[in-house]
Amino acid sequence: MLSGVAEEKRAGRRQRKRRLDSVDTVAKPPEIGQELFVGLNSLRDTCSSRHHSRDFAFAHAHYLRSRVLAVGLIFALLSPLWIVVDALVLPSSLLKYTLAGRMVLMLGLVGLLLLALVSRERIRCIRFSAGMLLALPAAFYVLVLVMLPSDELKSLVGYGFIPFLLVASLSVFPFTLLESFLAGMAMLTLLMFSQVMDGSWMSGRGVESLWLLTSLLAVSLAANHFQLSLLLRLYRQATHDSLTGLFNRRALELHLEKIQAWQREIEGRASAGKAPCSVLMMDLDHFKRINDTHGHSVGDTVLRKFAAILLGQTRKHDCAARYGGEEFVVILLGSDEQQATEVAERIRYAVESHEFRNHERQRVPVTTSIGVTQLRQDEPPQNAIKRADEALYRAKHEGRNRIALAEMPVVEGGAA
Ligand SMILES: Nc1nc2c(ncn2[C@@H]2O[C@H](COP(=O)(O)OP(=O)(O)OP(=O)(O)O)[C@@H](O)[C@H]2O)c(=O)[nH]1
Repeated sequence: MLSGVAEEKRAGRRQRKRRLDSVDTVAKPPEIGQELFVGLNSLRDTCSSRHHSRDFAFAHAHYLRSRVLAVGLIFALLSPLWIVVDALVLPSSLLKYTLAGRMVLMLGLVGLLLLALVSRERIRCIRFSAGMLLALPAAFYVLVLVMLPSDELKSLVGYGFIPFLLVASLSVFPFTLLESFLAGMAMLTLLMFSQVMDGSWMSGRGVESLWLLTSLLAVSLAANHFQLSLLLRLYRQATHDSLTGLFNRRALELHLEKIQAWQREIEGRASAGKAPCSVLMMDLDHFKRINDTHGHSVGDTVLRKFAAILLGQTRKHDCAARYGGEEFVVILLGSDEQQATEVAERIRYAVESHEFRNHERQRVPVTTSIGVTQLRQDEPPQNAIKRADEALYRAKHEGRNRIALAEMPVVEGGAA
């Protein structure tokens, strides 16, 4: 009997996953970063962006863009000033080479600044402009090295610092360690190339320069690690509830808006039902009594365990949030009313049957009431929350430890 129920549950899960997969082919549903629950400070999260949620990727790109604009502006302003320094220091025979290169560099920098300005939500463009911001001065240096007659290279005062300047600039950006490492390797190659060109390759001075650049790269990598882990922590603090680790109310509301945008993208305004989304609003029954009888710390433990149950009963695409106090909201992406009621019943049962304990290891009976509704793509998300809350109120009124379905409003054209 038990295995039959388990098999039924597995089949249900497979079916829901298939529903999601079929809408996935049109556009990816908004995902909320459950993976950030673990190892915020770990190297895994700063090494590469593979484990970052899409939501964090946007926050990260936004931050990266502000750095690209600031550093791009500094480079674009310093570049013409360097022409003055060149005019004072370099022999006039060399000026024509550096001047032409500088013009190209300045044009490139202005182009990059414009690209970063218009790339508000385009993560790839922002990353591309960040990479090009480092690649352009490097390319300028290569160009000067290649174009200049080799006997004149020694007259290039300060140009040899370009790879060092670029490696130091890496620390300004919230790059992942992998990105910075690759950029650092490119700069090391550039330094070796310049040494081959000016004849200092494998000389004492050359080896010392390589060692210095490697050390600078190590410092920049450390700066990247701390910067990115701080960013991850700030993101988490702004979007998560500190007691339960679930998403907070603000993150939930933003997520609901994203879901609606996604629903509109894949459904079009006219059709309905291809990408259903259910909202469950739940509240622990007589929670004040638990606090008053067993103490606040037991109340906190109950809240944490309840959050763990919610995560255990939902999937990666779903979102569980603490709405406030002992009120929680779960968003079930791709689930219609019937599936949402099944999930709600599963949660209700899991809470009722879980053995919550107080400090004396005595059992603390805990139950939850749940209101269920559907999120419509053409309504303010707050309306769906309000409907779920009204249904929850009804569930409480009807005796608690139960589920109540909200009445869907009648929409124009007569369909609910
Ligand atoms: N331990 C703990 N208690 C909290 C927290 N946030 C809110 N509460 C308590 O949750 C209780 C909510 O009580 P009520 O709103 O009266 O609701 P209730 O006792 O659950 O009764 P019903 O909802 O009607 O079943 C209050 O006593 C709050 O102090 C928290 O973070 N930790």
